Amino acid sequence: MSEPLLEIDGLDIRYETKDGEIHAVTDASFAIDTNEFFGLVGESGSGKSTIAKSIIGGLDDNGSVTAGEIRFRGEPIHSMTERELSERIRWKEIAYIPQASMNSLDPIMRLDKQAVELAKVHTDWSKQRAIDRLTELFEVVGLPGERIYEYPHQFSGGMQQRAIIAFSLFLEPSLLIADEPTTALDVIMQDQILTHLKSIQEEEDVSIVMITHDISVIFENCDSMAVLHGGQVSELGDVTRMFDSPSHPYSYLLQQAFPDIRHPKRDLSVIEGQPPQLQDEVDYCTFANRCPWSTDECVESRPPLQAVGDDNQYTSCIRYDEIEELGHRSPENTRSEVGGSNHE
Ligand SMILES: Nc1ncnc2c1ncn2[C@@H]1O[C@H](COP(=O)(O)OP(=O)(O)OP(=O)(O)O)[C@@H](O)[C@H]1O
Repeated sequence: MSEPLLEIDGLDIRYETKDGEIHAVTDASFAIDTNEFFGLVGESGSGKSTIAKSIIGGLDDNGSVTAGEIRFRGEPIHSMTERELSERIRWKEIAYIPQASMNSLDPIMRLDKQAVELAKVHTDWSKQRAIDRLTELFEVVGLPGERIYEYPHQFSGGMQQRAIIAFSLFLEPSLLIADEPTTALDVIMQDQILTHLKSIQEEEDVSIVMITHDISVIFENCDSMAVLHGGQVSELGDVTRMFDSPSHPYSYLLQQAFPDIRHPKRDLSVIEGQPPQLQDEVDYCTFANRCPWSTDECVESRPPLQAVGDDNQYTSCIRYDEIEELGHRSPENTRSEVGGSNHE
């Protein structure tokens, strides 16, 4: 098998705060292959943006990688200097579109001029080449090429988001990380952006990591996915496999909360409880408190991410081989059968 494009390996990330340390990410591992459409899903505060920022060396000043490695084409990049990252990796190899990126274009400069400036700083391209590249990218994201001669304020929100995606691809990166790229947009615009991301992956030969709290967006668009809960990877692998047979209670319950055309009469479940505070060492399963099937063993140590069979699916649930059976029983009955889950 060829080497993955990006590998996150046993990653721990902490934030220093005046009230102590926040263990935002604990022992996270996943890999992204060349030309893959990868989804990173989890609820608010699960650590998605923290991981994304760490990949491009953009953690907030109080955050740091305290263990593990981030490798790009096999080379560790988490320990690169700011200069190395900005000269070799950021935008040229890995482009990151943060949440709320709507204001990231210069409002008082025409887009063609912004492209020429970008090319001047980062490449030896001619002015014409920069203009041609932006025109080509506008067409890939579904904007008429001639609109590159306009100002950002002449664009609607959805068009601005597409222009931002076009700019992020300008320097021909191999990996694009899009953090909640459609959250601020209406449903029709969301759908158009997602369709364009798919064609970008094919036409620009780029891998995409899409970050979202909406698992249905991942099921509909991605090849592989990682589910995050409380800074831990709960489940990882092929999207179809995880849709058909989730092997972690969190992804099982998320999947149950997603309307499925195959089971139109199924009740949609709600995941109860709050995510953990993450102030102390995370040496337990962060889903145990909310899990209908957790046992005392789930809070005694941190569950390892382990392979499910020989397929491309990994879970951090120690009861993974019982999930399907447990899911068919009532959570309340199950809880008393296995010894309770009140690890408050
Ligand atoms: N600069 C910071 N200082 C302290 N804690 C932080 C900081 N940034 C994030 N956190 C905490 O780290 C954890 C992970 O946050 P993160 O923003 O990565 O989650 P997320 O899954 O991207 O959430 P959202 O979808 O709301 O953006 C949360 O507990 C959050 O409060």
